[in-house]
Amino acid sequence: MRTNLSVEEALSLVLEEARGELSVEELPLKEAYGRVLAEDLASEVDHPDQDDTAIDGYACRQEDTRSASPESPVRLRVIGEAPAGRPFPGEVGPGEAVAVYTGAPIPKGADAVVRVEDTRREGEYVLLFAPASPKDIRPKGDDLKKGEVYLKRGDLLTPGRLGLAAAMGYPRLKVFRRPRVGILSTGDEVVEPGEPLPFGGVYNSNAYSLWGLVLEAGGEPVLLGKVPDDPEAVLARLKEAGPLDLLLTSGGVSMGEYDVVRKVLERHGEVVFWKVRQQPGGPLLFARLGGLPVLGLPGNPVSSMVTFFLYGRPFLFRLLRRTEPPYRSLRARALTPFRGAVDKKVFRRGVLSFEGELVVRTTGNQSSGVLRSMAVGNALVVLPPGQDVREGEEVEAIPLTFVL
Ligand SMILES: Nc1nc2c(c(=O)[nH]1)N[C@H]1C(S)=C(S)[C@@H](COP(=O)(O)OP(=O)(O)OC[C@H]3O[C@@H](n4cnc5c(N)ncnc54)[C@H](O)[C@@H]3O)O[C@H]1N2
Ligand code: MOO
Ligand SMILES: [Mg+2]
Repeated sequence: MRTNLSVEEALSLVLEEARGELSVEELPLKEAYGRVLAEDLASEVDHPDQDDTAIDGYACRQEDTRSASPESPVRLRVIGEAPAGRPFPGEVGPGEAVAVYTGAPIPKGADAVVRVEDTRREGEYVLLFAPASPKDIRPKGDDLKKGEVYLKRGDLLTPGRLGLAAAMGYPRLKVFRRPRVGILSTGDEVVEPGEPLPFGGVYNSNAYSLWGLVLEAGGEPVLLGKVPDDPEAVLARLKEAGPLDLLLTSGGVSMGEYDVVRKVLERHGEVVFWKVRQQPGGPLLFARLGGLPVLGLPGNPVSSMVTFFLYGRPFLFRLLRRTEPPYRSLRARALTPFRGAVDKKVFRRGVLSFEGELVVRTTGNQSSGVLRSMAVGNALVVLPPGQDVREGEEVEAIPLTFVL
């Protein structure tokens, strides 16, 4: 077992275990929203499939209209119309125009369009007060070219990408199965919300903050309930759990006599590492139990969230072959001081906003037991070992909310 690792060493050991191949399922577009593509998608069509107009107006021959102005309009004969989806069957000759509507194919013979606002219709004629121009013609394939790959395996299906898949002609998409992530809460004192809280009890918040984090990371959370600080109970519950791709436990990984998760995993599994030089989350444990990777998250509510975000989320991204990184670092100006630690990488909670530049302020009390900091905060402020940040200095901030 390795111990006292740096954050980077710990992360690379966790990622090494994300070797599994997730099976693939095919879903209708609506159900594929928020899932991860399992195949590259090449467009089945050109879009537009021919040159079309980007404006409502009149298609005509540019050379007929060059002299058009409000003072001396040009008069053209309107020989027909082309609404979107209904091409004009004929050809536009000299002195002629076709009324076209946004999205309609440019009629044969025409090479320019004038917007309807710059015209006046007079029976079968139209007066142009401005020259027609080719700039409002969208060339064939302007958006999509048939055969070109626009979405890649590992792309998260965001609203724009779901629409793009539809635009490319796909009614169903192959996506990766969501990895199943077990969440086991441990602790004699832990009580489910809704039950009366005994003296010294604490409501099980970890299960629910992890539930949300797992969903956001593309996993399928599986609540395994809570067990007392008893090795037999922990083992029994794990045996009952169905197939999982990752197990999260919360609590019981520190130095205490009742910190049983560590003991169970040492005895029945294989501990890869225990303790990382970071705060919060220092007692993080990573193990294998049978073939199952287990992240033993420290019980403090902030610690369990931060360690899932820093290690569990990247693990799931790797399994899902995600094309985007699990999180991104930004630089922001600190508007409050942030305190680091001599020998640890510290992750403070901050509120990141844009006030002419990116700025970040502390959420206040930074104790690992203060879950409010994760509810108010939208970023982790990263302080390398030995670094404090004074007001006005630049600092690394990782948004906790989703950034593509
Ligand atoms: N002597 C030392 N004591 C502690 C150390 C240390 O290095 N030496 N590390 C501290 C740090 S840092 C952390 S973090 C915690 C980690 O504790 P455990 O993982 O062993 O967790 P527990 O002892 O079971 O609980 C800690 C704390 O979290 C509350 N908790 C637990 N589960 C939940 C839950 N599901 N929902 C809400 N809150 C939960 C629990 O009541 C405790 O208050 O250890 C320090 N100690
Ligand atoms: O690391 Mo503990 O996670 O500070 O509270
Ligand atoms: Mg403990």
